[in-house]
Amino acid sequence: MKTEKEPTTLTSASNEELVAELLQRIGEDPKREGLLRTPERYAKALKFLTKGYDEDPETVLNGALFTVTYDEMVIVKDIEMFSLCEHHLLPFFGKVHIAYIPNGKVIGLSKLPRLVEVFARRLQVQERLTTEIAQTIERVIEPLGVGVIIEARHLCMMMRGVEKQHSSTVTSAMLGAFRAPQTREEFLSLVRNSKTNGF
Ligand SMILES: Nc1nc2c(ncn2[C@@H]2O[C@H](COP(=O)(O)OP(=O)(O)OP(=O)(O)O)[C@@H](O)[C@H]2O)c(=O)[nH]1
Ligand SMILES: [Zn+2]
Repeated sequence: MKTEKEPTTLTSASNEELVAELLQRIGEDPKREGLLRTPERYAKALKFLTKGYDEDPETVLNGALFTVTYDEMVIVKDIEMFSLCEHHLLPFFGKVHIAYIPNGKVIGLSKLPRLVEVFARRLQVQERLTTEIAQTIERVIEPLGVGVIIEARHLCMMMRGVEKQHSSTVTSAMLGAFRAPQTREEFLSLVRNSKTNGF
């Protein structure tokens, strides 16, 4: 998938060579001992941090769908999330809370954190990450409703720019039954009561 998006004007330099050049451009000596393997390490780290481009979210969910008669809310909360903001390539990180009301099918629980990984391991804005998770669940299992809340802190606002250390950003996507105030409130109160949400 990634290769299809690559422009045809790429230089022939490898990622490692580009990182070595970058080190030089910021005034470092890529030949000094501590930096010798840094281009290789960074290229490897970047590949991991963007591995979501090579993964298909629907395949992740389709691997574990079960027919179960259960029509109450299912919540998986406090899913740790690490992503990279697409504007600065700096991390944003926090917790994802996912809830849905099944309509005949439930998803294997571990697949929800896996779904978060698929979208978080791409260059993102928090709003799109939130929506993509919710829309994929809606598309794959057609539940009565789905809600996703993300609470995150952005290093681009903390270690540079406005340099605000204590602000966090909360985004939500509420689809189907979760648009009804009562359902939405039930989800919000269950998330609010989480003892671990002081990330
Ligand atoms: N809505 C949204 N904005 C984000 C996210 N991550 C980073 N941003 C913002 O993207 C904006 C980019 O604004 P610009 O003015 O183009 O960039 P900038 O000069 O680096 O902005 P400052 O961060 O204010 O210094 C900033 O306001 C960031 O805070 C995100 O997930 N969602
Ligand atoms: Zn940013």
